[in-house]
This record gives sequence, C-alpha cells and structure tokens, in this order.
Amino acid sequence: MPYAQLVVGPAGSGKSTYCYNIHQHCASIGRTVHVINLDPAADDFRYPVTADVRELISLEDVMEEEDLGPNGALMFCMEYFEDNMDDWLAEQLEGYTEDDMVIFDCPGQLELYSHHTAFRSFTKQMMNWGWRMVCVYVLDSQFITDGSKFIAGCLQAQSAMLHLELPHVNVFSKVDMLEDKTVLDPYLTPDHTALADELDERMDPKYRKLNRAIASVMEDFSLISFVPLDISDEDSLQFMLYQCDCAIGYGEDADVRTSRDVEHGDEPDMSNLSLE
Ligand SMILES: Nc1nc2c(ncn2[C@@H]2O[C@H](COP(=O)(O)OP(=O)(O)OP(=O)(O)O)[C@@H](O)[C@H]2O)c(=O)[nH]1
Ligand SMILES: [Mg+2]
Repeated sequence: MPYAQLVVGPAGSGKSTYCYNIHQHCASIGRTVHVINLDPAADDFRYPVTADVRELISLEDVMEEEDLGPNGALMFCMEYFEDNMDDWLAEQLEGYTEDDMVIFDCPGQLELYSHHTAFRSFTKQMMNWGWRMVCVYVLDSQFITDGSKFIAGCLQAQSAMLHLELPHVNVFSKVDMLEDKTVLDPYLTPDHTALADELDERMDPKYRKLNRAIASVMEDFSLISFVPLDISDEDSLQFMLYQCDCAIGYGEDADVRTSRDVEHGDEPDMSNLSLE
C-alpha cells in the first residue's frame, strides 16, 4: 500500500519547511517522495510540487467571488476540496504504487484538525483507497517557553489525534534556533504531574483542580510525546523519518529501501541525537 504523511499544525509552525527538508533528505538517501500542497493560501514552495490544491480552487478567487475574508475563504476552499475528492484528488493519486510515499503539506487553521469535516473525510477516503497514513503534527519549539503554552499545544495535538484517528508523530520544529536545546528535555516525554505543579505555582489556587484534571486527561491518553527536529542535522531528519516509518509500519512488508536501511544497518545512528 502506498504511504502518506499528513503534515499539520498551527500557522507558521514549520509545516512547509518540514516538507521541504524531508523531501531533500529523502532525495539524498535515494528515496522518492512526492509533496502535494493542500494549502489553498500557500504562495510559493521550496520543494517540487507534485500536485497543488490551488489548481482545483484558488483562495483569491473565493475571497473575491464569495466576498469572504481569508479564513472564511479557506474553509470554503477546504469544503470544495472535500466535495471534489472523488475526482480531483483521485486523479492526482493515480499511478502510485506500494513503495511510494507522498507528503501532504496542509494549512495552519487548527479547526481543520479539531472539528471541521474536510480532513476527516479526506483521511477516511485515503484509507478506503488503500493508503496508509501518518499524521505529523508540527509544533514550534520556540513556543514552548513554559508549561501553560506547552499544555495548550498538547491539547491541540491531542484533539487532532482524536479527530483524525491516524497514527501520530508530534514534532518540535525550529530546534536549530534554540541556543540551549536542553530546555526541550522536560517536554519530549512530559511528566504530567510536574506540568500541573508548574501551573499551580503561577496560577490562582482556584485553578488547582482544573490543572490536575487537564494533566490527568493528558496522562490517561498517554499519547503525547515529541520528536525534536533540527533541520540542520541529517541524523535528526533521518530519525524523524524513522519515527514516521515505524508509526505506519513502512518497509515491514516490502523489500524497499527505507530510512532504516541507511548507513548503519537496521537502526539509524541516534547516538548524537541527544539534546544536550
Ligand atoms: N530556522 C528554522 N526556521 C524554520 C523552521 N521551520 C520553519 N521555519 C521558519 O518559520 C517560518 C514559517 O515556516 P513555514 O514552513 O512556512 O510554516 P508553515 O507551518 O508552513 O506556515 P503556514 O503554512 O503559513 O501555516 C518561515 O520563515 C521558515 O523559514 C526550522 O526548523 N528552522
Ligand atoms: Mg505552509
């Protein structure tokens, strides 16, 4: 079955940059990847675009013809995309075979991943067509300066997990920009009780119970952990790809060259991936 990564996350979190860097990395290891743009508001791309939703519908045309602002027009575009999946998307995906990998670069409007129907219909349809999909949720590591921001990011990621029902890999982007990378350590596999304690310290005591309840929701699902991605480091890109491959079982049932086969045999060399 062909395999796809659905790259989602807040506006400006680094989704398109992720697509570009994974595309480049795959090219360097001899693995073919196609990137499809599903963001009707995108203006230019650093990666070669295999298919582009803007050929189906243009945000500017919708804003003008429907007299909508940018966000309303984007929702209109995604509903149009949802209604036209069976023809436009099916045509774009013709000819892909078992070993192929496609990356979908998606818009940054979070309602698309928490409750809007377009992406849910899209992922269901992809599954019906026999694609295996992994959701890559990109969160800006610059955003993680304290527990409350981190919890907000986690809850958004969690709602995408529940809404899209896909195998999920959460990514901290822009790690290359961090002066001290160890600041991320407590957030990679977070200790929820410690996060609640941190909230308690800075908030009015009346929120204590709420803080515990939020921490326990995160703990109960135990779905949240993050992969730090430093785009300036090929090993980090390789590890990222490996995580996505594992989430989807890519390469298990086919004799294909995957990120796991590169360089050192079965496992990528992760010895220098520590954030210290
Ligand atoms: N240094 C560095 N800059 C990054 C990284 N990821 C993104 N950026 C920068 O952050 C800005 C936003 O990145 P994009 O990749 O366009 O983010 P996006 O999530 O696709 O944004 P939207 O499509 O508008 O939601 C750009 O200026 C990028 O160059 C990263 O890993 N490292
Ligand atoms: Mg983008």
